[in-house]
Amino acid sequence: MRKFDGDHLLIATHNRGKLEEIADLLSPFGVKVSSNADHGLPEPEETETTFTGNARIKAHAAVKATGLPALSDDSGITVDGLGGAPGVYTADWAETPDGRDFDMAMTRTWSELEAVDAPYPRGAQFRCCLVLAWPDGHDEVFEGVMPGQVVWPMRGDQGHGYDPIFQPDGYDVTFGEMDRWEKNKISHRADAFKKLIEGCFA
Ligand SMILES: O=c1nc[nH]c2c1ncn2[C@H]1C[C@H](O)[C@@H](COP(=O)(O)OP(=O)(O)OP(=O)(O)O)O1
Ligand SMILES: [Mg+2]
Repeated sequence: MRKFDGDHLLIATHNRGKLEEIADLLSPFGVKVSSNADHGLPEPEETETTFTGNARIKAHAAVKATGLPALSDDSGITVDGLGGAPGVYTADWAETPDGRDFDMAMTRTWSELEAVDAPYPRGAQFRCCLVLAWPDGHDEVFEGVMPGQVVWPMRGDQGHGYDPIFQPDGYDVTFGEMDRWEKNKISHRADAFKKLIEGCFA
């Protein structure tokens, strides 16, 4: 496992919600961060069929474009009653000609569960794969998961993406009803981050 000994890390994401969470999670380690937006980087096509594959694409594209070490995050929700969908296609379910519409994506998720008459609780997992990549091509991969259930109607206006329909196990609130610090203690991203910190920053 290679340690990170730089003072600057590029967070290779175009998602502001993720970027804020990652910046908070990294804040104790005194690392300066910038994001794809700061470097004017295009959003690479995510052509792989696994979270790890897509996270690798994003991290290595950012490293190649800037020469900086980069950390990417590929994540999504796997819903038991839908055979693991939307999974790596979680963002695609929100895609419209005018940008991403997560109300539409959450509505589709619930409608498809209704269509198959999925039993309750409607189990699901948020999953996160982090890839830390260096300019010489080396990378390290870390995975995290948060089990829970899909609920309806949507609840809460905090967080981002599918947060309003995901209730983590052991809680009676959705991610959308948690403040960012609370979510950052237990989320799939926090789980992957613990491993990243132990592996590369400790
Ligand atoms: O904590 C989360 N709370 C709610 N929703 C979440 C979360 N984490 C991922 N998600 C959803 C949003 C997005 O629809 C998809 C990830 O897709 P994914 O390609 O990894 O991210 P993205 O396209 O938004 O940004 P980018 O690729 O530039 O990092 O899963
Ligand atoms: Mg993406």
